[in-house]
Amino acid sequence: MASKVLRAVVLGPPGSGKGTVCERIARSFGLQRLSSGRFLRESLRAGGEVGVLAKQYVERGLLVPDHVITRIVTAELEKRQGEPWLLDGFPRTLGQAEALDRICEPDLVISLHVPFETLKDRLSARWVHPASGRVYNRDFNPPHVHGVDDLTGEPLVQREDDKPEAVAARLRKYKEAAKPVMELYRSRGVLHSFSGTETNKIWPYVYALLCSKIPPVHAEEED
Ligand SMILES: Nc1nc2c(ncn2[C@@H]2O[C@H](COP(=O)(O)OP(=O)(O)O)[C@@H](O)[C@H]2O)c(=O)[nH]1
Ligand SMILES: Nc1ncnc2c1ncn2[C@@H]1O[C@H](COP(=O)(O)OP(=O)(O)O)[C@@H](O)[C@H]1O
Repeated sequence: MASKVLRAVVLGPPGSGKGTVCERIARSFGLQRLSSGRFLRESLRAGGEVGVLAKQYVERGLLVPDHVITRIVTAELEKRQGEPWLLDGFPRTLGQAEALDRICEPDLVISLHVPFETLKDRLSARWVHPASGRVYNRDFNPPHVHGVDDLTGEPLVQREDDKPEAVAARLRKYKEAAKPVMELYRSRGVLHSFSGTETNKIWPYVYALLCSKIPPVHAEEED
């Protein structure tokens, strides 16, 4: 079993369960989850130069330009040199993958494949707690009390880019941009693809793959 520090990437269209799978990996294997969407939303809230640049894209469900998102994510990765991590939502374009390589080539890439109709349904049922990034789903993992975060009791919101107008555009853009990224990682032999309509069915395979790379800190979780 490898004893080196693991740097892993999780790829997949919006709604494919990257966040859900990353949370489970983080819990089971003690890896820190770094989410590009989360970093971006924090920059938006902070309202600095980068946040202002990015806002118009996020609100329309479009990919933020490479130089903007790369600046945000690489700054976070540079703070964590020598540490293991799990990157959620980055890279999404070949330019971003090349920028990541300049910092660190990922050891393992997990790619999630979920049918388009399933993605559309899931995104429109997703509600989030903005302050923590906790994600709920009306059907899959509803909060204990409707519309309210389980831990803080604060209200949940629907992200602007999960509203139906933004969803189809996001899914189209994702597909176009992701193809060369997957080809790059496939050619390096680090890409592992998982297909299905349910995260609970995909998860045991992802768990087994991770176990072949690093020891779990917690026994397998069913949900
Ligand atoms: N119905 C259903 N919803 C799921 C499943 N897996 C994740 N979700 C929900 O689908 C939405 C998108 O998942 P998320 O992990 O945020 O995906 P991401 O956009 O790829 O990070 C969230 O509301 C999740 O709670 C599943 O297997 N079935
Ligand atoms: N790597 C990235 N490149 C470009 N834009 C990004 C990237 N990561 C996040 N974004 C922007 O942030 C939004 C939210 O991303 P994220 O939280 O990862 O959610 P999702 O997986 O549902 O798209 C995206 O729709 C996009 O506008």
